[in-house]
Amino acid sequence: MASMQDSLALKPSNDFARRTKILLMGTKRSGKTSIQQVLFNNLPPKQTFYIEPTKRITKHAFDTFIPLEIWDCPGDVTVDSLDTPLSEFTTILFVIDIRALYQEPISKLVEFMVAAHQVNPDINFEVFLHKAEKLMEDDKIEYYRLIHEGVMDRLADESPEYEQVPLNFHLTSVYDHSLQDAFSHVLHKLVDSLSFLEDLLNIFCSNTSSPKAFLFDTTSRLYVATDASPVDQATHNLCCDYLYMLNAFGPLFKSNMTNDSSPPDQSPSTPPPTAITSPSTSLASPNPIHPNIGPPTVSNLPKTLPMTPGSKPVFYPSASTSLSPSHPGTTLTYHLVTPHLALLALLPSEVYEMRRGLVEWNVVWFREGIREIWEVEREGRSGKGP
Ligand SMILES: Nc1nc2c(ncn2[C@@H]2O[C@H](COP(=O)(O)OP(=O)(O)OP(=O)(O)O)[C@@H](O)[C@H]2O)c(=O)[nH]1
Repeated sequence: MASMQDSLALKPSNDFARRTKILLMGTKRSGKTSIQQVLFNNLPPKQTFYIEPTKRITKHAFDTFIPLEIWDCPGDVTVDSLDTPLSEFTTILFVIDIRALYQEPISKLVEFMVAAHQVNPDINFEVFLHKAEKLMEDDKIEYYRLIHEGVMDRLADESPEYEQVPLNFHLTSVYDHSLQDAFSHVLHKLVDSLSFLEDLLNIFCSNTSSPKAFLFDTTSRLYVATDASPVDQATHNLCCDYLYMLNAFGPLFKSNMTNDSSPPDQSPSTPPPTAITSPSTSLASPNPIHPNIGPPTVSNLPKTLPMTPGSKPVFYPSASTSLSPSHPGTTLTYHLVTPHLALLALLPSEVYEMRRGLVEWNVVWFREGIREIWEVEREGRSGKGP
């Protein structure tokens, strides 16, 4: 029977009572530990080459908008050797090396799907066809099709009812941002308040003329939510690269941040320039940019907000970079909204430069909304909620 140990690498850093459990499994050397380490432990992709084979199930805690617990399994784990009922897991993430012979992984995946479906028909099944960067575009599609068909045929052989089980396939690699994109989609299904986060992002986009905005987890570079416009791969890659760069150089600015002399509590006492009176009413009433409101000076804008009443104010840095200097131009902006989440948005450069105050006010209201939703999510998990 497989024994378990708590990972020392990532310790739970908050008091969330219930963690959402994800079973990370698949065949040997398919890349399970690499996925976990690259996403949640900042391991450079090239270093995954030196990862030792996993001998025992290892649990990794990670706090993003919700608290996760990722169980990294050895390649030979079976339904019987897993010392925990499958009903404990919200998601089973099955990793297949896309270049490997796929009969064995398909048999194993189907075995787990059938067993899991019997104890929890609502369990999410996600398949990562991993190491996809090794294949040419056409081959990727062909292998994807073969594996997908193979799984569906085997499920149909088991019972026609399994054909209806939702099963999501993603092409992934640690060497590009496809891994972050795929895992973000896995995460979206686990966040109960996703639609409220999306509403806040839609309102932000509408108020600031932003064509695209994401709420990113800064450490893992997973996006917790995005607005309603479609995700364009190039924009997603750009945001991931920008976050990577800010994470790499952020520590240089720590000394400036700690010496920041902003007044301690400058929570917004007036609504943002789009006549939104509270984050809750704003959910129902997106407003266009108000043409008559000029930008307030940046020094008047709130820079600090306490996370919880009575706690030390936290400094929320922001950054921006011009993507295309030519007129009309686009600017990519970054605003930290909680210690671990950041709003990344594309803005017309004109809006960012001429109406900076409007943008900043909308960030403040966005931040307030996120904080409230996060509190509700947290209370729900700790049993204090309704
Ligand atoms: N080309 C390529 N190689 C990868 C990728 N991800 C992981 N690898 C390599 O795959 C090998 C196995 O990775 P691991 O993360 O140890 O795989 P695992 O599934 O945890 O292995 P076991 O614990 O032994 O089952 C390593 O040499 C990694 O460098 C990827 O996206 N692309």
